[in-house]
Order: sequence, then structure tokens, then C-alpha cells
Amino acid sequence: MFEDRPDREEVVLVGRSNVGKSTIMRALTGHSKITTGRKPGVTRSPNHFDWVAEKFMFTDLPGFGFMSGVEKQRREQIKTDVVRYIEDNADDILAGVLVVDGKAAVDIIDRHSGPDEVPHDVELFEFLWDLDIPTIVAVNKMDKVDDRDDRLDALCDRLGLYPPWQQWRETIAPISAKRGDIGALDEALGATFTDQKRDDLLKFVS
Ligand SMILES: Nc1nc2c(ncn2[C@@H]2O[C@H](COP(=O)(O)OP(=O)(O)OP(=O)(O)O)[C@@H](O)[C@H]2O)c(=O)[nH]1
Ligand SMILES: [Mg+2]
Repeated sequence: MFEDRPDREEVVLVGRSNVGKSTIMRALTGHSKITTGRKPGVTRSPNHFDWVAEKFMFTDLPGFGFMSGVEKQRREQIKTDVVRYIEDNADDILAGVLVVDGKAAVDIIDRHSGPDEVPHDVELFEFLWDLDIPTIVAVNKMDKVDDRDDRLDALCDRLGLYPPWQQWRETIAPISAKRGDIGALDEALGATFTDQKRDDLLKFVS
């Protein structure tokens, strides 16, 4: 599933199935051929979007978590593969974008929190931090959210970031990819590139 990776620095998009990773990828790259879909589990292998003349790419990784019609074992395998991909390529990963559904994320996290269970989103967020990969949470589908500030504060709380969310603008990026509204993500990625003295990459996020 993960062969043929171009040898380049990259920004990876990770997250549960159906949160809008491929839609964000399309908005970031302006590339209309990226496959998106209403059905979870549309992306089955990494999509690399690279530029011929540049040593840089965006990578859209397969989603995991619930997918109708996909067996649990297969879902676990996808997650294992995604985790391994990130571990193997950590040195080349300039930023990890954890994509969540702004309307559903907090409820899903709460439903899966327990003594023996860490929710996927929380686990991934901590995993990226542990690998020292600069991490941005793209809180997508904000067009469906009415109580914006409350939702974003609750999400920060679940991720171990002290509310109010406005303190975390380099980490928390509320967007609506379907509407092409990804300004907050562009800004957060730009800040990450600048922090890493990689202003040469700012052109990819503006
Ligand atoms: N309302 C709303 N829907 C969105 C937004 N972004 C994506 N969607 C919809 O969410 C669904 C899933 O989008 P994808 O981009 O295919 O999601 P994905 O995370 O790549 O899914 P997998 O490949 O299964 O992991 C599609 O029906 C999109 O149109 C958004 O900002 N707002
Ligand atoms: Mg996809």
C-alpha cells in the first residue's frame, strides 16, 4: 500500500475516514482530479501531490475509524500502515495536519474515551507530537457548526490544549474545505514553515 513514495519533504494529512482530507488536499493544491466521496474509505492508498521542479509534496493518507462495509481487521490494518508511514518518514515530514470533523469530533472523542480506550484523534495528535512533527488540527466542516467558539474550546480541551482556542491559532485551524475556505490552515502551515526557516515553501500555502 505504501510503496512508490517520492523522496521529498512533505506535509501529511491524516484523520478519520470521511472528515474531508481529500477535499482539503484539493483545496490546497487546486487539483480537481483528487478523488473525494460521500462514502467513507474512498482513499485507499497515499495520494502524493508533488511539483516537478520542487522537492515538496502534500500527501493525503487513507482514513481509518468507522467505515461501512469494511471489516474491523482491515480498518486496524489501515491505521497501522498510516502510523508506520509517519514513523518511517518522520524526518521528511514538515508538518502533520490532523483533520477532524468540527461538528462530530468532540462527541466521537467522548464516546470513545474510557479506561482502556484512547480515541483515534487524541492518539494521533499525541503520536505526532511525540515524533516532534509540528502538528496542526484542521477542524473541517465548520459550515455545519453553529456554536463555533464553544465547539472549538471543547475540542482544545479534549486534546489537552487550554481553551480559549484563540490562543492556539498556529495549531487549531477552523476551515470549510468544501467551500474553499481554508485560510486558517494556510496561515497555520505558513507559520510552521517560517518557524522551520522554510520561507521558500510559503508559496504553496497562499
Ligand atoms: N459540509 C461540508 N462537507 C464537507 C467539507 N469538506 C468535505 N466535505 C464532504 O465530506 C465528504 C468526505 O470528504 P473526503 O474529502 O472524501 O473525505 P476523506 O477524509 O478524504 O475520506 P477518506 O478518503 O474516506 O478517508 C464528502 O462528501 C465531502 O464533500 C466541508 O467543509 N463541509
Ligand atoms: Mg480521501
